[in-house]
Amino acid sequence: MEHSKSIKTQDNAEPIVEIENLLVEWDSKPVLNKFNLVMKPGEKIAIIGPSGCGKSTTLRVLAGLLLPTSGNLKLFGSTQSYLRLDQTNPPDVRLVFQNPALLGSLTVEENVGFLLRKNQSMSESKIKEIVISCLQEVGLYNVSNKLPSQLSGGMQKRVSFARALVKGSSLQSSSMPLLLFDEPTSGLDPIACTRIEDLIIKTTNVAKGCSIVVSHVMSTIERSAERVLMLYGGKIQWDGTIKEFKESDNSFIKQFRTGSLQGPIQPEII
Ligand SMILES: Nc1ncnc2c1ncn2[C@@H]1O[C@H](COP(=O)(O)OP(=O)(O)OP(=O)(O)O)[C@@H](O)[C@H]1O
Repeated sequence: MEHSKSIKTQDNAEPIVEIENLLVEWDSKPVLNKFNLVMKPGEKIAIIGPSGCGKSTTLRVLAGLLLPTSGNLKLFGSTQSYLRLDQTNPPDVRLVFQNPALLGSLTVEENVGFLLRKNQSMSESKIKEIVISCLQEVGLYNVSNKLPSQLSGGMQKRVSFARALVKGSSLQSSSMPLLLFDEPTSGLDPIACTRIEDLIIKTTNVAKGCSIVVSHVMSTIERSAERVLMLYGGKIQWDGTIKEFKESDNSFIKQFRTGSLQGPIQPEII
């Protein structure tokens, strides 16, 4: 297995993510099995793998939306045993969904400021100021009072990025949040893809975060990640730098890059 070494990665620092022997089952069938991962502060990771291999499941576990069947998960050094909603001092992990998942009855401003209003005793004017600056960071102006349904799909995506820039005070204070992007560019035209990739890079930099992007889109993988993980058969089959990914002769990586039907990745026989 090849191992990534990013220049900006803080090799000796405490890992942001430590996953040991994780098992996640759906209907008694393992989706993740003996899954291990260490992510250092500053890393930008892409998780790739065929449809149904468990990429979104991995993000859901990291986001605290799903508890594993067994195994150990540590985020920012704290063992995770509860769903995020049940945690009094949750870790700073921010998920940008494939679909923006905005609350339809709330305005853009209320959607982006949701965590601030829920968790903090902050003045309304301060909340509005933070929300407007986050919206401006992602190129949205004069949309605060609109409902999500009044925006285009692309604008709704931008709102979900602005939401990832807001930090709730109930989140464990960490100087480096973990941002999770689930198939952010799937189904977009190449130009819209470039815009969203720019946003992934910008959002991660503005939040001073590290990131995990799940994607099948080659430009998104190449632009947003420095380390690539290939997930298949419930575990990480390959782990390397983006440069190694582009050149590797590994059978999983070669098959993924070329889209060949020949190779170790085959349809599941039920
Ligand atoms: N709520 C659920 N109930 C039962 N099975 C589920 C559920 N969610 C996911 N699964 C199963 O877990 C497996 C992994 O799903 P997951 O969504 O993590 O895959 P993925 O790699 O993200 O796929 P894709 O690239 O198609 O989005 C699939 O076989 C899926 O059917």
